[in-house]
Amino acid sequence: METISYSMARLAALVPYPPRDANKYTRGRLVCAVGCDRYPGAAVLGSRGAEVMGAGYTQVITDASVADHVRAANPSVVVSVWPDVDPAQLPPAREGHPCAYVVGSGYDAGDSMTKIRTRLVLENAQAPVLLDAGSLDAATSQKLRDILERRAHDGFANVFTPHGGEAARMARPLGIETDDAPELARQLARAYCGTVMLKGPVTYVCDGETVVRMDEGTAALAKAGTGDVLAGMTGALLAQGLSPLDACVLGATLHAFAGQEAAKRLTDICVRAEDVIASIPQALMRLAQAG
Ligand SMILES: NC(=O)C1=CN([C@@H]2O[C@H](COP(=O)(O)OP(=O)(O)OC[C@H]3O[C@@H](n4cnc5c(N)ncnc54)[C@H](O)[C@@H]3O)[C@@H](O)[C@H]2O)[C@@H](O)CC1
Ligand SMILES: Nc1ncnc2c1ncn2[C@@H]1O[C@H](COP(=O)(O)OP(=O)(O)O)[C@@H](O)[C@H]1O
Repeated sequence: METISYSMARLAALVPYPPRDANKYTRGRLVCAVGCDRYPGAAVLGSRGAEVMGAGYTQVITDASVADHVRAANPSVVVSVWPDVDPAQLPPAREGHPCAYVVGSGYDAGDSMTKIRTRLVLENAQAPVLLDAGSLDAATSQKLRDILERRAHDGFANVFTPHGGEAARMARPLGIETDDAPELARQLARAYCGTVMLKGPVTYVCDGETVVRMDEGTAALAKAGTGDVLAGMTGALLAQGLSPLDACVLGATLHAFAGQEAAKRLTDICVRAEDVIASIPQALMRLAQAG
């Protein structure tokens, strides 16, 4: 399977530095439908990763029990609680006011609310939607695959960020059997009508045609919560108007650089997901120098 890689110059040119007249809405709004009683930390990590990655306005929709954790950890994030959210009022992406959604980080695949909330976001968000964690399992149902197909037809991007286990669970019900990671990314992207970022020691991103290989990762990233951070970072880049392929490749590369920069200070042993977020500025500076 033929793959390409983005040059450092190409990646550096994609970084959405804000223009002089930017305001928080023109910079892009990211709505994160994330976190549940069992996994409140995913909501904190994803929303913080999104803010540091440049989203102008980061919103979290979550369970009441999670909301206070997010408010306490990230006071700049705007938090709503599920029963108070009117799906018809979910903000759309508009000319000059870009917007994107992340759904599923910190969702439990076995929880009946996961499918309901994933469907609610996909049906109502007139904007790119990134599906992560529990929402990837939900996406295997025929009903949700129909919605994904309709969204793609209507011009709304679907983005999927599975690790190897989640990719296998997405592949199985569709009879996709390949063990070749870039080919798996390509087949999943086609079957689910979107762009797939297949995460691992090497990460592959495919929009159904082009397969991009990203091998800047470090084993320091192999720790709980780093995927939640990556979903927030990539969602923030989608919210700032990058195409799905570009947002995934830039997000994965900056996440990998941030892991490397954190490991320089802390060693491969000690890096936590929080440290990856704290190292995003160094990752940006490194990319600016390399590009
Ligand atoms: N602090 C938090 O709140 C955290 C919440 N998290 C959330 O926890 C939920 C469950 O996520 P998990 O990834 O643990 O659940 P999964 O149910 O996807 O992982 C469990 C199984 O999948 C397989 N698997 C996991 N990672 C794999 C990999 N990289 N390659 C191949 N196979 C793999 C393994 O067989 C594993 O036993 C998600 O909603 C996630 O967002 C995690 O991100 C950890 C941190
Ligand atoms: N050995 C490794 N080398 C490089 N990157 C890794 C390695 N292991 C995991 N990663 C990266 O760490 C992140 C883990 O994501 P994920 O498994 O979804 O974590 P979580 O669900 O706990 O947040 C992914 O970006 C993945 O590419």
